[in-house]
Amino acid sequence: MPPYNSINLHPSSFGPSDLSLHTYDVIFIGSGWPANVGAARVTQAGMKPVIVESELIGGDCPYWACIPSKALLRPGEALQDAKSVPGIAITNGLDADAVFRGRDSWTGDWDDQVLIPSIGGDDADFVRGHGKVVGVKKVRVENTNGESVTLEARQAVVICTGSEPVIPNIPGLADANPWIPRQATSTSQVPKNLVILGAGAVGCEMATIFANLGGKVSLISSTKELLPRTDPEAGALVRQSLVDLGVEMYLSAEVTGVQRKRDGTLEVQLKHGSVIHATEILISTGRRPRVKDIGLEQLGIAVNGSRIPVDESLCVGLESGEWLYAAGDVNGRAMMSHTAKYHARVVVNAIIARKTGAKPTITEWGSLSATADKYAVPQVVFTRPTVASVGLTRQAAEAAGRSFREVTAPLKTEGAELRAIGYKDGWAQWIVDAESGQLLGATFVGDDAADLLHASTVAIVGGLTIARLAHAIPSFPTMSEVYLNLIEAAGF
Ligand SMILES: Cc1cc2nc3c(=O)[nH]c(=O)nc-3n(C[C@H](O)[C@H](O)[C@H](O)COP(=O)(O)OP(=O)(O)OC[C@H]3O[C@@H](n4cnc5c(N)ncnc54)[C@H](O)[C@@H]3O)c2cc1C
Ligand SMILES: NC(=O)c1ccc[n+]([C@@H]2O[C@H](COP(=O)([O-])OP(=O)(O)OC[C@H]3O[C@@H](n4cnc5c(N)ncnc54)[C@H](O)[C@@H]3O)[C@@H](O)[C@H]2O)c1
Repeated sequence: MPPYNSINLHPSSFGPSDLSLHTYDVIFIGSGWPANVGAARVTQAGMKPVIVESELIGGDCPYWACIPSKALLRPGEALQDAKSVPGIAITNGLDADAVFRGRDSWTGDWDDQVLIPSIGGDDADFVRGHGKVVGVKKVRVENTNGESVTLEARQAVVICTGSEPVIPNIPGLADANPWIPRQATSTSQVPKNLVILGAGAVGCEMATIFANLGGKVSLISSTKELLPRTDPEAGALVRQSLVDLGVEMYLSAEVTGVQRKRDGTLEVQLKHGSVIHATEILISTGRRPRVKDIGLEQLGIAVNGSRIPVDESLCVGLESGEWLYAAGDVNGRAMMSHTAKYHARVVVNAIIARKTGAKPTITEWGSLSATADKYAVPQVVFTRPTVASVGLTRQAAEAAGRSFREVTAPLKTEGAELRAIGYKDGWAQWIVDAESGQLLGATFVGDDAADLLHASTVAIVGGLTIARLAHAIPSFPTMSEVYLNLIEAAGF
């Protein structure tokens, strides 16, 4: 695939003048998961949706985020799996060109015509252009040719404009033409020397990808440990495995300057005088909701630190009524694809409940409330070992002043060891409410740990105590016996 700059982000189909309708039941601004799932549910409820998109239809996930990054991670994981069982002869390592071609097929070569038939259900209309709320239930759409249309919603407008990377203000960085995740997920070249700034989910997954593909990677973090949203035990296990892959670590580090030299190479200066020489620098220092120029100021909506203020049904309270919603990354509650899908369900339930003009009661864990955002957001970071977590970590429980008990156990079970000779042990953790014994959080760090998570998510959402979980018998010999390890470590 050609480099990022040659991808056509503004195809000519679905122009404003191609629309035959100008009034819809629900208008979605942004075509990622909230619109994709939401429009299909709107159609199922007998209403007509339209999806407005300024770039490729489908949002970031299929072209620049989850899908290409996981497609690039999977071959390295499969290779390690194959190496860890007897009877499979491995003659070669990864073929980078073939790995990139495999990724290209997942993104449809960044041609959204491939994905459009699977987006928004059977009856959604699409229009390309920048969408902006210009009045009560009114959205103006203008494309890059200056063509425009004003749409009206009978029921609701859903803002789902996603998020954008945060670029730190470091001297020389902007002029050095840094990569953001878009360049990293769409490249077909392995940089000889890649510096990654920021060691959250993006930084650690990208370090894994490019080190697996044979690049020299330096990972710089301002924090003491990788993956600071989890407890340090998780980050330490990922750090050790990245070091084993040859990644150079710079922790508690500060970049003071970046310079792109005449020969195209980079110099990255650190606070205490050392300089890293690189061919590219990837910025993975977090994301913020994309709220600029979408009409919020005109509606008098005070955006708090770039978060749109929403209630538990994800509705923005306005004097003109309850017709404006914010779903997915843009509301800043939990920036992941699966939460964006969850938001879509809640929002459309709320739109249907308010359709008759009724004022529905919103109750915790009811169908009109995104309650899981508060208690049970799952996340899997697809490094090796995988880090799968849900609910509270120890650090988060301490910060929230909770009275809790921490239970930890090895991840090793016969099931795990049967999957891989010499299965490298990981770490499992439960955070349990000290009084009620209810599960508040869980973290699993280990190879193939991703699918262990959902049982803990269900337990947290269901308010299960670990005394009751002691009766949930995991099958032998599966990796789920890590639950037995935890139950026994908890004294049951
Ligand atoms: C490298 C990377 C890997 C990731 N991996 C995972 C993962 O494995 N699992 C996971 O759950 N999450 C992952 N995420 C996070 C995930 O990508 C986001 O949470 C998800 O894409 C959010 O969906 P969204 O629809 O809210 O926003 P987006 O996907 O950003 O979609 C918003 C859309 O709105 C459009 N838009 C913006 N403004 C306007 C406007 N004014 N008018 C019209 N259109 C507009 C944008 O062009 C975009 O297409 C990853 C993120 C990154 C960066
Ligand atoms: N597998 C997944 O679910 C997955 C994968 C990738 C991204 N995502 C989501 O995408 C979003 C963005 O991910 P991300 O990793 O960019 O953000 P993040 O906020 O998770 O991590 C950014 C890291 O950069 C560090 N940092 C900030 N400024 C820095 C600086 N100047 N120098 C060095 N380090 C600095 C922060 O301390 C933090 O650890 C997150 O919401 C994440 O959950 C999810």
